[in-house]
Amino acid sequence: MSWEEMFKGDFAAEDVRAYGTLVENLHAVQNALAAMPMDREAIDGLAADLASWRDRLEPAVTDEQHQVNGRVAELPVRGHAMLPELRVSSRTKDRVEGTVRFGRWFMGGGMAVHGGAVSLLFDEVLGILASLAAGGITRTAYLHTDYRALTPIDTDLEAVAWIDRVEGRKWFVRGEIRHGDVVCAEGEGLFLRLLPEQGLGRRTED
Ligand SMILES: CCCCCCCCCC(=O)SCCNC(=O)CCNC(=O)[C@H](O)C(C)(C)COP(=O)(O)OP(=O)(O)OC[C@H]1O[C@@H](n2cnc3c(N)ncnc32)[C@H](O)[C@@H]1OP(=O)(O)O
Repeated sequence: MSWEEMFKGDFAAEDVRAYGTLVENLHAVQNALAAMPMDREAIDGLAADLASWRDRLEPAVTDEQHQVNGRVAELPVRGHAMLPELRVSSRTKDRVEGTVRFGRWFMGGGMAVHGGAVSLLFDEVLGILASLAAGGITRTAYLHTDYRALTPIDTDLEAVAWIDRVEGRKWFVRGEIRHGDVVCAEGEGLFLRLLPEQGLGRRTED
């Protein structure tokens, strides 16, 4: 069973659109918040508003099989609000291509994307390909990122991933994030196709 089959929700088209709008608005808020100046009145007002959101959401918390976040196959990155919005334009078992735009929320410094966010994007795009190519649940064993040039925020970037080689259930996947002709970052990951008896991967004891 693939990640998508395991976690896909079965939501009505209208609900999918509504959730997409919610995530879009959330990202717009995050980007604007990350760019706000010191404004005590705004901060106090926003803190109170967010506390009311928390009071509204916390009583309804549900388990992973029933949450919406990350289970909406029809939305970019399955509607996973924590991820940068990768828009996949083509995907085969050999290659995944798409565009991504990191907002101000993901800035590290110097109007460039935080290095961890670049790795986050690689885990997603390489992971999509590994899962597709392996035809089952894969887990990242390692992920290596080379930062070649600052990755700019607020502009469309190209993200690509391809299979480097396969050894048994080990899938070595490579990728790039490009701004025009410039390679901003290169990623290389090892993804292990899980065995049925492994469930969803190795866990620590509670
Ligand atoms: C469509 C939806 C797409 C969704 C995309 C989302 C992608 C997101 C993916 C993730 O982020 S997953 C979260 C991050 N990863 C984890 O938390 C994984 C935690 N680790 C584990 O669960 C296990 O360590 C792991 C499944 C990765 C491997 O455990 P196994 O018991 O299956 O493998 P084992 O340790 O027996 O090693 C098998 C082979 O892999 C090799 N190997 C394992 N880990 C390695 C490593 N880190 N580096 C190099 N080689 C490694 C190991 O040497 C060995 O090589 P050989 O077969 O040649 O002897």
